[in-house]
Amino acid sequence: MSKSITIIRPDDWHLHLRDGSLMAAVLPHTAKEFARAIVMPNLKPPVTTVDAAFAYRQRILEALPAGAQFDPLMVLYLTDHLTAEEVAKAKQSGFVKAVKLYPAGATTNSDSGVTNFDKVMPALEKMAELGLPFLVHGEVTDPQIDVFDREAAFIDSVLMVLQQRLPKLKIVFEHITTKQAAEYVLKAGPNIAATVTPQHLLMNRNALFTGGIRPHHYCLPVLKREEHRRALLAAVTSGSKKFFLGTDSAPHARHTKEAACGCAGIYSAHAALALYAEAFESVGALDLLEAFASKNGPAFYGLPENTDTVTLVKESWTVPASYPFGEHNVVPLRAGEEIHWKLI
Ligand SMILES: NC(=O)N[C@@H](CC(=O)O)C(=O)O
Ligand SMILES: [Zn+2]
Ligand SMILES: [Zn+2]
Repeated sequence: MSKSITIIRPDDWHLHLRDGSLMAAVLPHTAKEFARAIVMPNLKPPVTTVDAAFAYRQRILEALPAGAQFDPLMVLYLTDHLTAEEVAKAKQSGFVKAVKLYPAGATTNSDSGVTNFDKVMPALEKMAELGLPFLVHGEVTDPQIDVFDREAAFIDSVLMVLQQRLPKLKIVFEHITTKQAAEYVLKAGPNIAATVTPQHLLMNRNALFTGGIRPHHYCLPVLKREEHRRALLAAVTSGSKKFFLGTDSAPHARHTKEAACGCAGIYSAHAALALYAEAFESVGALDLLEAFASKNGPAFYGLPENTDTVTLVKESWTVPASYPFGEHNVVPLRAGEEIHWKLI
């Protein structure tokens, strides 16, 4: 009999589902593995109001495969115009679970992001008061700052300032990629947590250039040096409850990545849990996967853990070269390669 591991059904605390036929193409992958997901609001135009989040949530529910049990947790995209009243309405709604910061211009569809924190203080104060988490894409946008240093710079220039101004605000430092971020989160109070993607646990920046330029390994924040990958693995297997699963699965049509100016984002929803299992197994810490995938996230968001389980078996399978993606296709992480864990 092959080796297997059974854990409480996990949730994905950072996911891009896109919309329309693109969403319909990728949603089944996530709904098969996860009970819930924090659905990122960086659509075009972004999801900035509770009403827009409600409508987007309905579209997701309608696109679910028959019989799927999946609860999309919605997020408002923070713009300079978000009011304290809209924050209160979000909390009241029950289905909006967070507000997301995209520093203007930092990543895919972030043009409407925040330009000045003074403008959004009333909204942030209301979030701190109501316990509505603030999710941050933690990179500075100053083009003078080296792209590999933008996350570390964000800690000093934004995160520390935010924490000083709003010590009670719950913050999730999304998709952390550096030892500086891991250390910051470990040392901070209980209201600061972080998500970690499979790619940042499995690859370092060499993967961007293996034998030539690899657009399907390009995401933001960009992959870092090996020492950072190791620090992230150490953090997620440290026993700390501050780190939880967030794939940042971010599908882009193949032709928009294999281009002169390719989009940032890695698609991992087809094999998310198997990829995390591989990372945890690589350091002999499979027993810690359940807390990271299924317990720490709900605890931080104040939600119950899921009541059913999933099982992964040690069984190799070959990832398809691509998956359909609306009228296009998307190249998944490990396309054409073997993965050694499989969700049954
Ligand atoms: N991670 C990425 O590289 N891309 C994400 C946006 C994001 O999470 O920053 C996307 O929406 O494509
Ligand atoms: Zn991001
Ligand atoms: Zn993302």
